Amino acid sequence: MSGAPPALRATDLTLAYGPHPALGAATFSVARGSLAALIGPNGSGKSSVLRAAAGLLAPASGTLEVPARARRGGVALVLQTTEVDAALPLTVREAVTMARYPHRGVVGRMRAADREAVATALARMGVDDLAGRQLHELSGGQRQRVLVAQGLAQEADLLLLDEPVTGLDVVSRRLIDRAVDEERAAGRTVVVSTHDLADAHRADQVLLLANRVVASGPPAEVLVDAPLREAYGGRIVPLGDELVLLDDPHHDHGAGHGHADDAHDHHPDPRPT
Ligand SMILES: Nc1ncnc2c1ncn2[C@@H]1O[C@H](COP(=O)(O)OP(=O)(O)OP(=O)(O)O)[C@@H](O)[C@H]1O
Repeated sequence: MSGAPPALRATDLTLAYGPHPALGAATFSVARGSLAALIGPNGSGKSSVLRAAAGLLAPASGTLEVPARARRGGVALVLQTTEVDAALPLTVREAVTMARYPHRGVVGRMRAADREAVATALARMGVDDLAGRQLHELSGGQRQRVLVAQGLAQEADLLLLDEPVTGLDVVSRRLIDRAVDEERAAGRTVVVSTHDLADAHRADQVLLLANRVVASGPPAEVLVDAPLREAYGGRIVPLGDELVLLDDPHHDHGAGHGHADDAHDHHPDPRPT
């Protein structure tokens, strides 16, 4: 890499919610223009790192430098659908148009570039035909694609996606995976949290979390037996030439602890939802 500063640089970063710790003394960086994956069991701090990167959670101690935050439209955070109020009286187009506020201001007029960014994002996520629908009229997979479209429409230098494909049908997953690849190819930095080893393998860099950084580096170095066992407390099993996590991405979400008997394969229903 050149001497350009990283997209994210954490130094002795501690994150907490009042007395509840989320991440302890983490030091890591994410190179600009790369795809980084955050992986770790439920409650390991993935969402907290993304919230901190977006400026929604202040460090309890240490520092987190995010140069993109100083730029217009610099950081886009795509939340999990479960965290977004689907009852908001918004159409799909209105929701995606909100992503242009950093560029034009809340009261500024939509310019051609804004309309173009919204239309392109809707089309990339295959939700252009749903533009006039209310959010609450959508299926889970459609709603998740709308949220990703919102992130794309912001044209941010740093795109943060919180479990964008968890529990999704194959078509939605492929659309989102393709968009992530395109963003990286366009020179943007993308940070994705995931429960899926295969997703993490596609990244340039993996941060393996367990309320601290257990390991950080290329997937081939991080996604191996010893660090995975350390992060998941031995709750992984070798299956053929794969290591399968016994952490269930579809159930027990956010409870901070999973159950080994929740384990099942990670292939959702192939029909679009
Ligand atoms: N709003 C909150 N108030 C208090 N504690 C919280 C809050 N949000 C998260 N936590 C706690 O912070 C820790 C890290 O949570 P975080 O949501 O970052 O984990 P995660 O790795 O994203 O989990 P998951 O895979 O379940 O989404 C957990 O112990 C969690 O219970």
